[in-house]
Amino acid sequence: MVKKKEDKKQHKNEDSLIRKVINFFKDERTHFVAGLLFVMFGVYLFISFMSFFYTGDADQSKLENLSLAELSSVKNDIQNWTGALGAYLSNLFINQWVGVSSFVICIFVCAIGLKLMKVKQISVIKWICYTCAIVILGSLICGFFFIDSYQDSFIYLGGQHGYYTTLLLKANIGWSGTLLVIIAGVLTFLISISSSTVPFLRKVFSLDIKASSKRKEEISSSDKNYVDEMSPNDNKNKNTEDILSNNDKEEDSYEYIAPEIDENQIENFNNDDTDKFEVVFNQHLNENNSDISQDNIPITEKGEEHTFTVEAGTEIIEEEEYQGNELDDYDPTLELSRYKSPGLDLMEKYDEPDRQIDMEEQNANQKKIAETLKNYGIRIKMIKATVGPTITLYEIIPEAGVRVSKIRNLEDDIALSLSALGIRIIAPIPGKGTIGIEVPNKDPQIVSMLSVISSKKFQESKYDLPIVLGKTITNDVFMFDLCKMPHVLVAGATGQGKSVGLNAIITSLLYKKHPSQLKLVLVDPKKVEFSIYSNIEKHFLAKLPDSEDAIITDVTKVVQTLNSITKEMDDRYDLLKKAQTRNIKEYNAKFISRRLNPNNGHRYMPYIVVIVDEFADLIMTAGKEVEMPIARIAQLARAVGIHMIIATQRPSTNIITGVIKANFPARVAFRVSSMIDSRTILDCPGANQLIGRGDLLFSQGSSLVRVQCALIDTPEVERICDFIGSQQGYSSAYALPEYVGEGGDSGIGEVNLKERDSMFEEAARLIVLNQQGSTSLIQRKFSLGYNRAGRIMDQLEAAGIVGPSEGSKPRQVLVMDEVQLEQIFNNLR
Ligand SMILES: Nc1ncnc2c1ncn2[C@@H]1O[C@H](COP(=O)(O)OP(=O)(O)OP(=O)(O)O)[C@@H](O)[C@H]1O
Repeated sequence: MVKKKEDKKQHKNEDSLIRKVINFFKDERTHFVAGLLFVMFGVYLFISFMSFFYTGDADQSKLENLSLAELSSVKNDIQNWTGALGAYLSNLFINQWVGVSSFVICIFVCAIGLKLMKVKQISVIKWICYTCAIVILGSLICGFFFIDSYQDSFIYLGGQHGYYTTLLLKANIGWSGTLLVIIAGVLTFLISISSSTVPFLRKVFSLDIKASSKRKEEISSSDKNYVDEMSPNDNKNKNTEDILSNNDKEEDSYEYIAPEIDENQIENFNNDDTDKFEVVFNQHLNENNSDISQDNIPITEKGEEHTFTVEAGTEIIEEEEYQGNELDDYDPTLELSRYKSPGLDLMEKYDEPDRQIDMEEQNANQKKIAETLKNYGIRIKMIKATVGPTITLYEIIPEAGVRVSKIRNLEDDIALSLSALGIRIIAPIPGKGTIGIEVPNKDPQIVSMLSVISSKKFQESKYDLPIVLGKTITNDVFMFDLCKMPHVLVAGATGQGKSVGLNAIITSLLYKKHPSQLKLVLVDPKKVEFSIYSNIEKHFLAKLPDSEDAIITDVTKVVQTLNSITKEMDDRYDLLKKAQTRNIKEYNAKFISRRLNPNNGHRYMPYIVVIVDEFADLIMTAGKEVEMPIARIAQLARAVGIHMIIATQRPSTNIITGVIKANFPARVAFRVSSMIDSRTILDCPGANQLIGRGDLLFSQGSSLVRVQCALIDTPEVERICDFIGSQQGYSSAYALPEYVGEGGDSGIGEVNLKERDSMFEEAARLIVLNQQGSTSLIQRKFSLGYNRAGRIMDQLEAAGIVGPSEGSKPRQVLVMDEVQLEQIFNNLR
């Protein structure tokens, strides 16, 4: 017994020792120190190699004649600047191995060090391959060209490798063969490192290089007058190559060829009609691309060739303008690379998976259903039960000649005979040829969030925004992709599970997404529902730059936030257009592969999910002011990765208006109090017959699924948020752009500088002193509300102290010092 205990203790100690060792090697500081050592060693090697050129001659005989002990002694008389070790290593690398190309090894060692220190991101495999290639080729080239110097020099420029490989090749394929092998090797290497090698070589092999460079010269000399002088007909005769070579010089392809678009086309562009513009742009490009053969243009479904043409054009331009080829793919998660998704242990286990089906209840229900139907003269051929977590579905096949509507009308009678609430008849079940009767179980089972999150279906899902809601009647995990919905309307009377449902939605996203990929905007007029999410602000929440709290509870802030999101949406569309991509997925893929230049305003776009609780309350207080931005977002935001989930207790028609309904095709209905409410939310009855406590109907288009929502309690959500919040986050929440109202710019003209705010001068001094035109600075320093600080900022702009609003960035301060400021004050007084 004692021995067993001791054994166990020893095992534990060993385990913890192994863990400590593993942790040591995983520690960032260990990596940094190792990196530093690598860099030092690389520099050391470099110095020793350099020294070898000057001291190698003198050291060579000592290296050959002295023993190891003599070499390492104090009086070794070694000349190399890096001592005996340096002399040994330089002799080994340069003379014995690969010659002067050993210098590349120093660079490689330093690069590895910098990677370990996280100073530079490199692909180790790429670097190993390139270093090996350069070293081998370099050694061979030096061996080949300097073979004669091997006799009378102490230094072998190609090393022994270069020397013997050259001799071997020469003996087998002769001088010319060896030279060809070297040329082939160099070209293969150049092709592998740069995509422009192949087109260049093609030109060389077609002996076109002269002609092409001559053409380039012609173009550049006439560059200035090109647009003016070119007639559309001339244009048609220009070939693709001309256009692309021009684009090499231009940063943006539109700018170069836009002047050639005719007046109608320009009108379309000004109207901001992206599609039309694309077509126009592409037609234009096609006109020029008369050289492109039909084989190169894949025909799209509708036979439209434009999308391809534009994208092809841009890809070349972007690659040319942004030389990201050498770099690794951009990794959005890098900043929080140590972020860990919450674990399953943070959730409770409510359900009992091994629970037996109550056969007595099942048999009794089947009998009662059959009897009730028989009493009304309906005979059935077959009855089958599917037992779900809270509901059992009885499927019946009536005998021939029975009207389906007759069974449908018996809903209340069956409910009476079963003495059960929440009976729903689906007659017929679409696609099954049976009639379904849903009957609540006497002892409903709880579906825990743990069971659905841990399910294989969720864990392995490849959805962009996977949301797992609960389990269907057949005990299948029910999940959907928010990206495809693309917006969801949630309704249900109070106490029926709406808040739990919203928590389940948010939790699903938190379990699957990295903070860099998802941002939540939480609107909570009740002030208590979403407050638990406040500690994930720096990871997953987005907010207005001036607001203190990321969870929006104030109605005026809601309006500003929604408008700001519409601005973000417009900004994103502009970027998409600039990148010639159609949606966020394509855009991000392009950005990740470094084909979009961040210096041109491009950025990685996280998905933004806006969740609005108590939508009815908002509509009552702010009416059209919230309805309009919500409708705009709902109509347009899908492609730019902005999705909305709005929830309401009161699904009446004045709250869920036609505009809202039309743009929220996916609906989640918890139990509602009347059939009218059910019709408002689902366009059909059913939600009024649910049994509450998370029983819901999910509708999308024509399909309606009954789902038992998974239960996630507040302490579980708290644990998950604490877990996320305790990890390193961004320095602040994701900043939404500052929104300037409709009359934003013109509004400044209306500012009356005679009625300046009493804080005007102090605010101006603060701004000039800090050289930072930020409304939040005024708010913070003088403890003012947002509106007043905003008004002061408008007055400062009207007085010429700050520049116009620049979205989320602070305004430019136009006054440099207090002297200048005093002059402005004097003029105003
Ligand atoms: N999926 C579920 N499984 C089991 N019980 C549930 C489920 N959802 C909700 N409940 C029960 O119903 C209660 C009320 O749920 P919830 O707070 O989500 O209602 P609500 O519709 O948000 O109400 P309100 O609108 O007043 O906030 C919960 O405390 C819980 O006991």
